[in-house]
This record gives sequence, structure tokens and C-alpha cells, in this order.
Amino acid sequence: MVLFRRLIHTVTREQEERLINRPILLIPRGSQVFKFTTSKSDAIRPVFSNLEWTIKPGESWAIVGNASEERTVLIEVQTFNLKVTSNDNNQIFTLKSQTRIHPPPPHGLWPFLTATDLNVDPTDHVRTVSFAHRPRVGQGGFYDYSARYGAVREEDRVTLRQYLINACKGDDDGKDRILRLSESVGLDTFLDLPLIALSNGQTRRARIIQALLHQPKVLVLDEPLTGLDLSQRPRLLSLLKAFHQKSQPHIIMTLRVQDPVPDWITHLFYINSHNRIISGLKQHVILQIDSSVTKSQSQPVSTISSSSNKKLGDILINLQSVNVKYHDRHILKNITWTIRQGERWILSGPNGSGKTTLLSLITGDHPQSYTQSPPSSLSLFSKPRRQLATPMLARLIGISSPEIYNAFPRKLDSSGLTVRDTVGTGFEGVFTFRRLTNEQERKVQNLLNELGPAPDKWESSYTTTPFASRLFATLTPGEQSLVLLMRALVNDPQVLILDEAFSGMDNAMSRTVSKYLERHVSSHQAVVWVSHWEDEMPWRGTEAVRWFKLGE
Ligand SMILES: Nc1ncnc2c1ncn2[C@@H]1O[C@H](COP(=O)(O)OP(=O)(O)OP(=O)(O)O)[C@@H](O)[C@H]1O
Repeated sequence: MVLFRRLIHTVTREQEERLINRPILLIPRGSQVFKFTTSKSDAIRPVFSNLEWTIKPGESWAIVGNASEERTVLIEVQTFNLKVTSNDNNQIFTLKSQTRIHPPPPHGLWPFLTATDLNVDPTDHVRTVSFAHRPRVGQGGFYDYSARYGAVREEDRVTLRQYLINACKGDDDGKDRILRLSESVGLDTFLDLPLIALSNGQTRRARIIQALLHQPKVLVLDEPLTGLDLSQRPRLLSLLKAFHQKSQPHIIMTLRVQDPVPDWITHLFYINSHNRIISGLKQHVILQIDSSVTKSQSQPVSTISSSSNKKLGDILINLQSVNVKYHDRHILKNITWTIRQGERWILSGPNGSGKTTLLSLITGDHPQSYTQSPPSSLSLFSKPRRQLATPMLARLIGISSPEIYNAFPRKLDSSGLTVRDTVGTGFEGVFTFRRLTNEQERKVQNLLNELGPAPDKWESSYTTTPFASRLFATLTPGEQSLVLLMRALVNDPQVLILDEAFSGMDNAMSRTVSKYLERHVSSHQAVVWVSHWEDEMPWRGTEAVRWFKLGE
């Protein structure tokens, strides 16, 4: 901070005018981008060997592609290579950097930032909201994701309002701005709830408005639409459009190839599945790229039949008039649902409708799974919750969900879990290393052979370490999702819960997984699929699929 304060200079009108026309972002032609990794061989291989990218004032850019190594690095470049040029001696300051651009851009990565910007902590100029996984305390260790279902602990009591107030740093109009922004994304009625109680989609919206309240000059949003229900997506996009049109802040976002590209986006930076980059005016890029973007955008959600004449399988999960309440908030009301062997369910509903809460009853994580009393009843594998030991339940249910994704430990030191270890934790549904039997080792290897990288399936890049031996924490978000999905599958669970399980995966990966699930999930297993992108469901269009819809 002291360093930056020293650099406050008076800027002449002429200098200001020159600055107005400066690019927002500038990576000159021929730039190489390196990632700092723990592996020496990886550190010397550039992720981009010939990158060029300029964002001019008035342009709005989206980076389109799945959460590949390149896309992750691009986000890191923007966040961490924040360089500020002082107007007299051309000094450039690099803040902490996890990526390196070579040669360094002569005017810094963000040439439009002026010397007067230096009186603010430069990390406030460029903010990133990334949904790779929720930031948390500790050094990549486990945190208890089920805490939100029970009595909220004192340290988790921070309300949404307090969280947002902290971002306003005592501004006079802070309260008004909080109200306006929270209304615009449908969060005004949740302001006094503990932050931890918010649903996945509510949390995502909260993090975006919190970043806007900081009033950065650039806001980088990583997949802002993922996890949002259909009604929330246009609301968020029109809010972002309004900010972008005022250039306060400039917004750069990443989109998955299957996301609709907002009309106000003028330029695309497209990374295809072979890591080829096409960038420029939106309409030019769309013309050039293979049909994958437009095809997946126009795919209709298929009509799904819910009737089946097949013999009914045994009942695995039976909920009768089940309720979940937090004081006066009735989250689930008289829910009746029977899940049988062989069934393929889509569980759907808007953000906050109670999908995660319902699943936590099934997995036995929710304290209210023990307390349903007549006329309500909950039976899991023909037993009431209290008669089923938690480790036994963990062996019967395989689950991949945003909660598991966020909570799974990501240690980078010698205690970190490799891909092989991580898949192996699925036999007991735990988060720590377990020694496996030979039979279990074989099952892990089979899954790695079927779903792991290979040129004919999907490819893993920028490392020479075999996939199975790589640290889980070093994988891209899509690879991490894939490994956690293998973890859910490894014990052939009777109930398989796939909640946003394809998050971050690229097309090739999700195709591989879809095919595998269709072929290998047996008629003795039941599947519950949760996603705001229902057309990704592997069994869609088949007779086996049934819907369970929750309302607002
Ligand atoms: N401890 C709590 N106290 C009060 N309300 C809570 C608590 N925990 C959860 N809620 C509320 O319960 C509702 C359901 O949350 P849940 O996470 O089940 O929704 P969801 O359907 O999974 O949403 P999303 O699509 O966003 O993931 C939300 O409105 C949430 O704010």
C-alpha cells in the first residue's frame, strides 16, 4: 500500500486524454504465457505460446470454451498480472502473480489504469468472481459442508447484509446500493439470512453483487450463468449489461460453449477443444468456429416421457409427507417421493426451491432426516435414518455435487491426494486417503481407463505426470469434476446422485462420461440427476426418465 501511495502523481489534462484512448487490456502479439506450477517441466512449457489480445474501450468480451487449462490461465492472467504504469517513469508493478507473460506487456496488462488509480489498492481495480470452488479458510483442508443444515455456528453467522456492507467500505450510499443490487438479482428477501444458509445459485448471485459493490474498474466473471435457474439468467445479464454500458466496471466473462451469448457482448475469445483460439468480433468468430457453439445453443430441451411399463424395481428411498423447516421458514412441505431400483430421475426447481436440502435428507446429512414424525416418514434402504449407520449410507449412495466439490480437500503438499487416491476415497465416501484392497485398486484402474484422458476421448494438457498420479488440487475444474464423478461411481452405489456433476467439463469429457453412464449404470442402480441444464442428462429422451419438480 505504502509503495502505491508513493506513486500518486498529478496527471495533466493532455495525459488524461491520452489515457482515455488506451486499450483496456493489451497482450501484444507473440506473448507467451506461463503458469507457475510445482512441476519444473510444466513451468517451462507455455500455456499460450503466441497470444495476442487487445480489448478497446467500448468493447465487451466473453471468453467462450469449457473450463480448460487455457481458460483458467486466462482468468489468472487477468486477475494476478495486474500491472500499473506510473505516468512519469514508466515503472510497472506486478502484484502477486500465478502466471507470467513473456515478454511483459510494455504498459502493463491494463494500460487504461492511470497513475491516479494508484492511490487505491490496485487489487481493487480488477476483481474476479470465480466459481472454481468457494474460497475458504485453511490450507486446502476439508470443511464441513453440512454445517448449513443444522444450527448455524457463531462464526458462520455473518448475514448476507453484513457481507455486502463490508464491500461498501463505509460509503454513504452503500445501503441504497445494497438494496438496489440485491433487488435486481432477487436477493433482497435474504439479506438477513446467514450467508452459509444461501443456496448455491443464491450464493453465486451474492458474490457477483458483492464484487460490484467494491466498484472495481474491471470485473472478470467466471461462468456467471452456471448454477442459475432459467428465470435468473436474464435478470443477471441485464444488470451486467447496465454496468458494462457505463464502463463501470468493464466486464469480461467466461461462458461455456453451451451458454447463450448475451446480445450485448461484442467480441468473443473462443478456445476450441483442440486449444485453437479464434478471437474478434462476435459475428466473425461465430462464422469461423465449428458448429459447436451454435449447435448446442439451439438444442431444444427434449420432451421426456415419464411413463414406463417395465416391472417396478425395489424401493430404495421412500419419503412420505416430509418437511424441512428453519424456524418460520418452511423449505420443504409435505414432500412425497419414492425412488426405486433402475429409475432415472431429474430433480428440478428454481434456485432456492430446496433441491440440495432434499438431497441432504436422502444422504442423511440433514439433521431433520432423523426427526420426521408421523404422518411424515423417511426411509432409506427400508430403514429409518437412525437405524442406518452413516458409513453404511455413504457406501450405498454415490454423490457428486457442488457441496462435495467445494469441500473436497485440495492440498498441494505431500499430504495432498492424487487422482488415484481421490477416486479411492469413494469406497467409503470419505475425504481422506484409504489403503485399498487389490479388488478395489482394480476398480479404480478400470474407471481411470474408461474415463481418464486419451486422444480418442479427451486430452489432458501441459503436464508430463500421468493423470492418475497428479495431485487432485492441480487439475482444471473440469478434470476435478470428472475425478469426483469417478469417486461417486467407484463403489457401484445403489443410489447415484449427480448434482451439477458435469460442471466445468468440456464437450469431449462430458460426452465420454455420458456414454459411460448410459452403458455402465446398471438396472439395479437408481440415479438422481440435478442440473439447471437438463438437456445434458445422459438418459434424456428415454422411457426410464422421470421428473421430480420443486416449486418456488
Ligand atoms: N439454515 C437455514 N436457515 C434458513 N434458510 C435456509 C437455511 N439453509 C437453507 N435455507 C434456505 O433453504 C432454501 C433451499 O436451499 P437449497 O440449497 O436446498 O436450494 P436449491 O434448490 O438447491 O437451490 P440452488 O438451485 O440455488 O442450488 C434456500 O432459500 C435457502 O436460503
